[in-house]
Order: sequence, then structure tokens, then C-alpha cells
Amino acid sequence: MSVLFVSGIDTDIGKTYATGLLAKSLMQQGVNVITQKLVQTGISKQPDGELGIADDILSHRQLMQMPLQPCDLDFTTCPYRYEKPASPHLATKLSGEILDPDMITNATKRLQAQYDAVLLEGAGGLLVPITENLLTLDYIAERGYPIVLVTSGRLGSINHTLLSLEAIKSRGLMIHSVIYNHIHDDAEQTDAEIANSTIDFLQAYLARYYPKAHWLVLAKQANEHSDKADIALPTAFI
Ligand SMILES: Nc1ncnc2c1ncn2[C@@H]1O[C@H](COP(=O)(O)OP(=O)(O)OP(=O)(O)O)[C@@H](O)[C@H]1O
Ligand SMILES: C[C@H](N)[C@H](N)CCCCCC(=O)O
Ligand SMILES: [Mg+2]
Repeated sequence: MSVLFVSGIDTDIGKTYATGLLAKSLMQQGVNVITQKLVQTGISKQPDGELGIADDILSHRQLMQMPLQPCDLDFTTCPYRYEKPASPHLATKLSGEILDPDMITNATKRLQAQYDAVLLEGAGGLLVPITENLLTLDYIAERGYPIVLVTSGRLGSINHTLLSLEAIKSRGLMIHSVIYNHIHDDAEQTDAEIANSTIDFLQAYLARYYPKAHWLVLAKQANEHSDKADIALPTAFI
């Protein structure tokens, strides 16, 4: 039924962790949920020369503590997979394949028929091109999916978060939630004063300009099997 699009302010911001753990928390609320990956780039070929299940789908299932599902094994949860760890438009071009966005939407519809909720993870940020002529945000806008935006306390995140929010607003789309990922706010990566101020600023900005959006927090995890890996959700989150 519902589809939430999980994007982030950039690649490597924690969308995969956020998607898997959001799904796990929803399952704990009794929601029959599955995750999907829009397009996966950067997969290694298997010994048989084929591209296997998308890495982000494998991570989602580990984080959800569930085995691979039939819809993973038949690639419904990620029909388009490419070797080059690049923007989808380039990885697709290098593979010689033509990506048909409707194929992804049809896969989402098949999942919607089976599950209460689909969490669809993007590749990189909102303006990443899926094809030469189609940005991720254009794809979302055509389908009207509400957006979950993952951010962090890394220096530069405030600007990237506010730009992403502006882009979402300019397409008339709904910002469903912002997930603040604590991945970058440790002494080695970001000054604690900067990280704490970033949290306060973003939370206050969201409350002021997007009062209906949820503010969620994702703790830094020891690994993908961590027992404390939950995102606390309000009731009736979706
Ligand atoms: N909360 C966290 N705790 C510990 N490690 C994290 C956390 N969030 C992300 N990571 C790690 O940071 C790296 C990047 O995160 P992730 O793969 O989730 O990024 P992404 O936004 O999904 O990137 P992509 O655009 O490639 O899908 C990974 O190695 C992941 O394990
Ligand atoms: C390979 C990488 N981890 C992502 N899956 C793809 C990131 C594309 C980013 C493109 C860009 O913003 O320039
Ligand atoms: Mg990912």
C-alpha cells in the first residue's frame, strides 16, 4: 500500500542502515513491510559472471533480521544492478543496458500488492540522475512518494539538508521524516560542538518550517547485527 522513498543528503550518509532499521522498527509495530532499492551500482560479478542480489538489499535483510525473501531472489526488490560504482546514469550506460523507470515502478506495485508498506531506497542524493534525462527527484515526483531524508552531523550537512528540503518543496512533494544519523559525530570525524549544534539547528528548522515531518534519530551501530539497532518511531508512523 504505502511507499516511502528513503533518500539522503549524499551517498554514504546511511540510507541503507536507516532503511533497514526503519523497516525493523515498523515490523515491531506489526507492519508487514519490505524494502526495495531503486537501482544498485557497484556490485561485483559472481563466479558465474552474473550480478547477484543488490548489496543494499542484503544489508536491509540483515538489519531486519530476516532471511532473503522470494521477491529478493527474483530481483523484484532491485531489478537494475550494475558493476560500476558510479551514478546510475553512467553505470547503466557503461553496461550497454537501457534502464526503463516503469520496470522499477511495476516492481514496486508488485511489492505493494503483497506488503503494507514499501521502503524504497535511492542511490546517492535526490538529484542523482537515474538516466541521462531523469533525475531521482523527477522519478519520485511523477509517483508522488513521500520522502524520508537521511542526514548527519558532518560539517556541511546543514547546507546539504536545507538544499534537499528546498528541492523537495519546489516539486510539491511531502517530506515525511528526517533521520539524523549519528554516524559522523565522533571525535575523529566531527567536532562534538558542531554535531550538537547541527542537531539542534536541523530539528528546530524542521519544527518551524515542516511541522508535520517526523524527526528521528539513528544511533551509531557496532555492526549490521547489533541488537540495539532500533529507530524509535511514533505510533501511526505510516
Ligand atoms: N548508524 C551507523 N552506524 C554505523 N555505521 C553506519 C551507520 N550508518 C552508516 N554506517 C556505515 O557507513 C557506510 C555508508 O552507509 P550506507 O551504506 O548506509 O550509505 P548509503 O547512504 O546507503 O549509500 P548509497 O548511496 O551507496 O546507497 C557503510 O559502511 C555503513 O555500514
Ligand atoms: C556507488 C555509490 N555508493 C552510490 N550507490 C551511487 C552514488 C551516486 C552519486 C552521484 C553524484 O551525486 O555525483
Ligand atoms: Mg545504500
